Amino acid sequence: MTDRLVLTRPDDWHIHLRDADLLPHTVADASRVFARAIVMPNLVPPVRDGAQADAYKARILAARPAGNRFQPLMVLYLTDQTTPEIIRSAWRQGQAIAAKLYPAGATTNSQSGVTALDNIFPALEAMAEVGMPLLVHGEVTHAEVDIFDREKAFIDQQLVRVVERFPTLKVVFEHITTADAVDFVRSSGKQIGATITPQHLMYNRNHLLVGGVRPHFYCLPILKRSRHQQALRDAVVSGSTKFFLGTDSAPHARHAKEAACGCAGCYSAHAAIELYAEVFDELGVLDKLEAFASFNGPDFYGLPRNTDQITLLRDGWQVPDHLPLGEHVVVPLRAGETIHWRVQ
Ligand SMILES: NC(=O)N[C@@H](CC(=O)O)C(=O)O
Ligand SMILES: [Zn+2]
Ligand SMILES: [Zn+2]
Repeated sequence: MTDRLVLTRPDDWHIHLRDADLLPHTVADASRVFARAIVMPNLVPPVRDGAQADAYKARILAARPAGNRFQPLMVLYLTDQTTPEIIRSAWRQGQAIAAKLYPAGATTNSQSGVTALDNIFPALEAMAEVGMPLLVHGEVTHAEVDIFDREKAFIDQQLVRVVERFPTLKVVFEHITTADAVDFVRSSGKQIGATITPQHLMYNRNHLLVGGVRPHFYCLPILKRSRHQQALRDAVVSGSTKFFLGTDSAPHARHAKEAACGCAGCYSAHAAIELYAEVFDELGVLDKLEAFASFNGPDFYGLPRNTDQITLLRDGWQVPDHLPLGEHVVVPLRAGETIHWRVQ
C-alpha cells in the first residue's frame, strides 16, 4: 500500500475565486497546492474583456499570501456582444487564455450569458484562428428539458454543431457529469478535453436526495444517477489524457445554500487534491493521479508543466464544520468528516 505519493505540482483548470473580501480566503485555499488556476469569469458584472480580466487578475494577485507565487489564468465571459476584436485584443495582449460559454440562465451568474449559439459564431471564429480554447458550461436552459437531461441535450443540440462548424477550435467541456459526455469527449478529436470535479467522482444524486435534501451537494450540472458517476470514474481509470483536474470549487455563504432556494456550487478548494487522491486510491489508480492533476491540463492548453513537486501522505485529518468567507462562512465539502490523505 502506498502511503506517500510525490506528484509534480498540480493546477486547477476550473475554479471560482469570486471577488473583493472573499479573495483572501479563496486564493489562500487554491494557492495552498495549485501553481495555477483557470479562474472563472462569472462575477457580477462578468469579466467581458481584456481590461476587466487584467483588473480582476490584479485583485487576485494582491490577495495571495505573502511569498506565494500562484498564477491565475484569466478567462473572458462570452456574451451576445462579444466581438472578434475583443477576443483578438485580449489574446494578443496576454490578458486572457480562454473564453467561457455560459448559456444564459444555465447556472450561477449566467444572466449575461449567451442567448443563442449563433450570436457568438464570429467570436468563435476568431478564437479558432488565434488558438484560444472555448470553455463550456454544457447545459441547455429550455424549461421543458429535465434538469437531469440538460447535459446530454447540450451535446446533441449545441456542442456537436460547434465542433462541426469549428473543427480546429479547442474546447474544454467543463465539469462533465454523464456517460454521454464521457463518450462524446472520448470519441472526439484531440482538440476536445474535459474537466472532472471531485464531487462528481465521489457522489451521485442519491447522496443529494436520499434521507433528506443536502444543499451542500447541490451544484450544477446536478449530480446524476450512479451509472453516470461510474462512467466518470471509469474515465479517470482509463488514463485518457483528455480528462483533467478542474475542481469547480464554487463558494456560496452558508445562509445562501441552506435556504428555501439554495445556490448551486460546492466548495472544495480547502482539500481538492486530497479528495482526488482519495478517489484515485479507492479506484486503485493512484499512479494515474499525476497525469490527471499535473500533465493533461497544461498539455491540452499548450502550457509548460510545473517543475516542482508536492507530497501527499496517507494520514487522516478532520475537515472543519465551516470556514471563513468574508463576513460569512462557507460549509466545505466533507465538512466535519475525515479525509484520508493530506499534503505534507
Ligand atoms: N457549479 C456550480 O454549481 N456553480 C458555479 C457556476 C458553474 O460552474 O456552473 C458558481 O459559480 O457558483
Ligand atoms: Zn458551470
Ligand atoms: Zn464552475
